[in-house]
Amino acid sequence: MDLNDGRMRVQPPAGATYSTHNGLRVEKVFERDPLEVEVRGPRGSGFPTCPETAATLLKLISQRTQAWRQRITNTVGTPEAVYVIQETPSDGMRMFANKDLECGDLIIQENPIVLFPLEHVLSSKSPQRQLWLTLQNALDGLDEVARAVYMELPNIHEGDASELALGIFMTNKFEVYSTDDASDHSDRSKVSAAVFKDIPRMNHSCSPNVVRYWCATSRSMYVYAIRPILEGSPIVTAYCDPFLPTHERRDLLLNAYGISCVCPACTDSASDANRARIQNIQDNLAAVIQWALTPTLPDDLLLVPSLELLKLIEEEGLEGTEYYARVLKVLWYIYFVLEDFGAAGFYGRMLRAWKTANGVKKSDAIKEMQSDLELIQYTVNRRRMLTPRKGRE
Ligand SMILES: C[S@@+](CC[C@H](N)C(=O)[O-])C[C@H]1O[C@@H](n2cnc3c(N)ncnc32)[C@H](O)[C@@H]1O
Repeated sequence: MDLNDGRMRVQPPAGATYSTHNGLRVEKVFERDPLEVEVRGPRGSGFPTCPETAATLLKLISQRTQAWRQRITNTVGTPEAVYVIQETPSDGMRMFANKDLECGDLIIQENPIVLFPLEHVLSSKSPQRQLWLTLQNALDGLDEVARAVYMELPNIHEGDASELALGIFMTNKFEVYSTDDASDHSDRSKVSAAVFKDIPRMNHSCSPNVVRYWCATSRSMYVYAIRPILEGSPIVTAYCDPFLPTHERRDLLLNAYGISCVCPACTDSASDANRARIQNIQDNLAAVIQWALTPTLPDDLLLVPSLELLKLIEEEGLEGTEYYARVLKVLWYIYFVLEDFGAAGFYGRMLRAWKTANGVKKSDAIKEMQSDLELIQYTVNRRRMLTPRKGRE
């Protein structure tokens, strides 16, 4: 442990016993891993030089009481914090926005408490047993605090106490890739399982307001807002592919998570058809270029259907999908060609925010958009040459 100006880094020593010390309060949480907090003690407590203070804090953590959890919740919910985790009357713990968020805002970057490749599990003759063994092994390597955090995550699977850790795993795990090389991402043997501390507190929605991006190099999950989220609104992610038909999503969510989803997409009978239409949106700028280079075609020929598609995606709450980026790009392009630079800038900024949220590096996003702009500029110039000047004849 290291003590410094009211902040301390806590690494619990194995098997330590702690004395109590009254009147301590956790003021702020600065870092989660390792836990770094600001503690205030009463006058005469010897803080910050008294190691007992840290010991007491560790005791508070290890007690894992509801009060401690609430304390963490409250401290994370300082005015600067992006999210809070709160107990709800009907849905357990949930993550909420602690301030208004815009598309592209980072909500959380978190390293997993547990991370292991699934390769041996998937290739094993008895995958369930192999999973249990691998998980036990991973949990054995955790320190007391991390283990306590893991065991506090919810479990919706039935079973005896020996199956609790496995139930928690099944309820909260995310599948991630063990490599950042996208060409490997169709290879199931490159899939790992990760369990996080705060990220699982996001409930499910088939119209998620965030996108998750896993970086294998830094072993961290990033969660970004993908549309505006008002302060106090739930932060929700998709536990399954939102393009699966409603009945398949319903079965999957019920079996794997015990969720009877009542989100608007699951209750709207038109949603499946809408989603199938969205999935048909192609990444094809050829039609836009052809339109741009045929100035006799109406200005709004592609604009109107593109705006309709954008609205449809927003109504379905699927801004996180690649189809949204495709439509944003087309609109950016069309407005440039029509020389409406205000609207072009608006959709260009949205596209840039979408790229940020989906893990595209800032320098790569700029490069990609610059090369698009060159093509747009070329098209605009050609169109000008093809457009008869007014009053020429
Ligand atoms: C990963 S946890 C999510 C956080 C959880 N609410 C908690 O208390 O920590 C998954 C569990 O949360 C609940 N849950 C998540 N999304 C839900 C939803 N859309 N409707 C109802 N329950 C949901 C289900 O019990 C599910 O098994």
